[in-house]
Amino acid sequence: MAAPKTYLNYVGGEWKAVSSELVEASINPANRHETLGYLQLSSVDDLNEAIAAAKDAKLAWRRLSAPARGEFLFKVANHIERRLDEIAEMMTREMGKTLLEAKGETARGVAILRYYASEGMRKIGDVIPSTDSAALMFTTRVPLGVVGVITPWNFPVAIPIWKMAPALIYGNTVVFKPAQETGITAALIIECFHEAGLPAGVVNMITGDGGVIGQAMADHPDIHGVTFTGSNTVGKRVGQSALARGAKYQLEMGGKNPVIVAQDADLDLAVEATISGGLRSTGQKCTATSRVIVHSEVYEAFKMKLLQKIQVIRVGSGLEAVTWMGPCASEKQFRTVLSYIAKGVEEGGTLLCGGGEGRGQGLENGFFVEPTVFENISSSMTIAQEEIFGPVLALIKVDSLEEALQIANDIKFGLSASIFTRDISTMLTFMNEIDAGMVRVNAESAGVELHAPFGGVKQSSSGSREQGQAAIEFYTDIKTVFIKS
Ligand SMILES: NC(=O)C1=CN([C@@H]2O[C@H](COP(=O)(O)OP(=O)(O)OC[C@H]3O[C@@H](n4cnc5c(N)ncnc54)[C@H](OP(=O)(O)O)[C@@H]3O)[C@@H](O)[C@H]2O)C=CC1
Ligand SMILES: O=C(O)CCC(=O)C(=O)O
Repeated sequence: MAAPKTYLNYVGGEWKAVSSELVEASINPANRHETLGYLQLSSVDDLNEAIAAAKDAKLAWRRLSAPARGEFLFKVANHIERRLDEIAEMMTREMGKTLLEAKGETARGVAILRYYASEGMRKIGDVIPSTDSAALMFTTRVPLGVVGVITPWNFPVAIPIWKMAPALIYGNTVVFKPAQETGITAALIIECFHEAGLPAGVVNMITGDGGVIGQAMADHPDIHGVTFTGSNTVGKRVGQSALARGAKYQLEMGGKNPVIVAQDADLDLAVEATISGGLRSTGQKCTATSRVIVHSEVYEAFKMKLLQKIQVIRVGSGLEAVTWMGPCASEKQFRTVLSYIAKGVEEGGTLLCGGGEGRGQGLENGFFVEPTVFENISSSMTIAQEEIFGPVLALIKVDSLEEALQIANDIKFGLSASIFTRDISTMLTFMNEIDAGMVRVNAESAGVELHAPFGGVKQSSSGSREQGQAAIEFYTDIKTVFIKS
């Protein structure tokens, strides 16, 4: 086998080594002894070079017509599609999700690129009747300039693309700082941008420590907008730094998403959706189900069905076809999840299944956690309040819809929420009263459609929306034009 290579930064259309020569190994979370490659630990000087390249490229890029920019995005999509298996396999090796999920995510990246490529042909303004009959008044949209893109490791293809594609189609240039955890997958995506022949400097990528590179990006005067997905703590810091210098920012952060199982729910459907929403990707989605609020009349029946199905989940390397759930993405994440489980027990929760490291043949060298279900959880407990980002479900028993909604809303987050019921009035009450940006009825809490607005309320988001046509709001400024002959 070839020795693991060092993945370089991409600056001004070229692959660049950092002067410090500092690198960090990227390892396989299913087998900590497998090194996949090395990522550079860039300095602020390296970042400044990338920002300068993006700044130099921005005038020519914004002067291109939007359909012409779209042609580049179509080409990038074709290159990713051609390399889909390779990219998906690296994603699975680098962060652990199953190959099936990784392929699905990479295909979603292709679809997002094609969607925004086509957005380049859609209208970007309105004609507004002026009070002056001899004038023409209308709105148009202009790019922000250079956009800083800071992304997490849980969707290493879809999230960077759903930020970069709208940034580019609306005429911005990009400096991209991927999560160090999934820097190789990010580099493969950037190779596809390179292969598509984007003009030099339009897209740039810098790897390195988030506290250094991400923070410097948020502080840099030539970054006109910062888009971030990740933890609440870091997101708030990024937002404050951008706000302090008058730059635009967009934050997508945590979730603590509830599913409510009403007494008239289709229990089999609710169980399937709870498992898929809570445990797919090892629970590492901001939209993952983590609180399962069940009506007392169906609580025992739901619990038995849930436990039966969870018992047969196969945990293992995401590369193996029989695996349903892979490892946590990193040792840090693995330790965080185990410490939340310990906290749940310490605070009086009852473990119904799981609760420990995944054991068995082939699991000894990876960051595996058993699928875990707690009961006797009250809303004030830590595991009912904080984002765990792991395969852990907390069952909470309630006696009414009112109580379910009160518990579901008793949280600082508000990203996604779902309910299982057959009753239209229960659906409507839920839709109106739940604190969530993504409201789902008889469907799991995770799952996002690329052409619909995505985002949360409360501390899950900075209030803006990503994806679909909503993305134009962040990546452009409106100009109101008044023309008189
Ligand atoms: N909403 C979501 O989708 C996600 C939520 N999370 C939550 O966050 C927890 C911790 O995960 P973690 O990976 O540490 O998330 P972070 O918020 O630390 O990382 C997200 C991104 O921000 C970068 N970053 C880190 N520190 C800074 C900083 N000071 N300024 C600017 N950018 C920075 C990271 O870089 P680097 O990789 O170099 O650290 C990464 O690119 C998880 O357990 C989960 O609860 C995590 C990922 C996604
Ligand atoms: O549910 C999804 O597919 C997207 C989730 C997401 O955006 C995230 O976890 O960051």
